[in-house]
Amino acid sequence: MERFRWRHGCEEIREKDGKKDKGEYWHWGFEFLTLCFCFGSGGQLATTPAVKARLLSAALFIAGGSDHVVLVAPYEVVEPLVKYMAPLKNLETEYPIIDPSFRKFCASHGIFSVEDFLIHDLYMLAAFAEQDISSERLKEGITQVLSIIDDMHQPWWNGMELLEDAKRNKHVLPTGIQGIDLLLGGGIHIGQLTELVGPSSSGKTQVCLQTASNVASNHMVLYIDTSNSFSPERIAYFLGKIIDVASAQAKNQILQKVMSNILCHSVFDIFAMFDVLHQLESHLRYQDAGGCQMRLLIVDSISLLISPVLGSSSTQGRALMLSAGYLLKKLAHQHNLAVLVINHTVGGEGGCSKPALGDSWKSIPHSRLFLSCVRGSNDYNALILKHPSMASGKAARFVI
Ligand SMILES: Nc1ncnc2c1ncn2[C@@H]1O[C@H](COP(=O)(O)OP(=O)(O)OP(=O)(O)O)[C@@H](O)[C@H]1O
Repeated sequence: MERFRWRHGCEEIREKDGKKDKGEYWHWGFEFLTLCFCFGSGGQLATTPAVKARLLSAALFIAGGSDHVVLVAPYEVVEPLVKYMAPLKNLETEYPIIDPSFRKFCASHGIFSVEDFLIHDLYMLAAFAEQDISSERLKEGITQVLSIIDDMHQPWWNGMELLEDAKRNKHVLPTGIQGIDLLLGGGIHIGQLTELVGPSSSGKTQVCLQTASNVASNHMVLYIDTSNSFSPERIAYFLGKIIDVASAQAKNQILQKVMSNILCHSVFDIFAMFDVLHQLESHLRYQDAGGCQMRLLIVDSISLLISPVLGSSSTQGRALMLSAGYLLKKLAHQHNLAVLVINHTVGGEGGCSKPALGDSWKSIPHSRLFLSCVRGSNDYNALILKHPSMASGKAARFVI
């Protein structure tokens, strides 16, 4: 088998083996894949040169030392596969319980990788472990592998659990913009992804800034700024409109608190955004339950990051786009964040503008609001394009 192949996406694999279509891509991959690496989109797109060099040398090292192909692909696309297909041996450094004697026990039952675990009868395995003299350690090992598998999945929740979670955690966050809050029944939903879409100067960024200033009085906010549009002065201005205290000192204290609750990250490509989101994920996992909680994540704008990777043969760009959407929704749901993203518009049929990023992205946001500037006035219009509990077509005017 070929030692090392450079892959740019499904097309090349299909070209090589005409029988395999896109749907069979990963299935085929399971037969030989050893490891997958993050390389941006087919190695053409940005990740830092130092990271690329490290990954490439690691890939060559592994390819040279085995009879397997190493596939180089965007990490976000293949992350679950990396862990599922990991030979148990590879997990020992991180999880010492998966030691040689545990692996020997697994091997005696035909289990060599995490993937093997998934297809094995675990009750039988646990029963065999019970009979072993080191049964406690073996059972601990089984539990460890199961928890690795669990970490890779959204947990399965039944309807009752979802309802409880919604009642306890998934409230709305007021944007502080009266028209929008009334339209949305109080504000944007925690645990969901809300998209603001609209042409240039339709008020998207201003809505984000005002929402950030409103939410940051009580919660932490992360603002991912992709076009240098974050403006602390504007936040201070919006805050000034709602602070209802007389003394300048008290005003200043509120301003300081709000400003320090807003973290702004400038990112200019989708990989930098993935970095920030992964950092956020680990931060949220260990965030102090008693402290000021992160509740709002803004991406202004998501389309500026995704559009450049959606080329004409957009297999990988599309995969990155869907991974970004999946990650944002996962963060929203698991950590009770309201996620607010901006999308721009493109020309649609009959000269009407429509949301950019196409049909694949369309299903990602829970709610979509179309913003527009009302001609001849300082007012703006918000129209519901999509909402989980409201009819689309409802609209409201608002001022900034
Ligand atoms: N610093 C500011 N001070 C006063 N008004 C502003 C300021 N920034 C923007 N505006 C007003 O808000 C309007 C909407 O701007 P905004 O940046 O929210 O548009 P947008 O929909 O995000 O546009 P784009 O897609 O081009 O970024 C602008 O037309 C302008 O009138």
